[in-house]
Amino acid sequence: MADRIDVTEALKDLPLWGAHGGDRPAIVRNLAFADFNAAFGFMTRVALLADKVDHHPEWSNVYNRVEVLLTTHDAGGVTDRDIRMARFIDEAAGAMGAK
Ligand SMILES: C[C@H](O)[C@H](O)[C@H]1CNC2=NC(N)=NC(=O)C2=N1
Repeated sequence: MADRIDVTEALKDLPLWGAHGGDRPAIVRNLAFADFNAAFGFMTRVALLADKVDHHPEWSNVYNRVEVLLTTHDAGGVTDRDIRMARFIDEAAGAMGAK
């Protein structure tokens, strides 16, 4: 099992992410795209990697907006797996022209 890492520390390198204020440690990012097509294109890119690495975002989509939450279930908090996924999400978001 991956080790939990300190969320505040991890967020220093992820300026577009915030700490989730809910029941378990998690990081969150809200994204906005030009339209639904761009948002879903972004989600498709992320989904393909997520399934490959067996680490899946908890997310929701409304038209051009996507809310993403990352946490590691069996660690009960944030691990390097979430940080790697967050970095990939930032890249994919940039490639799809996230606002
Ligand atoms: C059984 C399966 O490997 C686990 O449930 C995987 C799947 N996807 C996952 N995704 C995320 N974000 N966190 C996990 O801990 C996780 N675990």
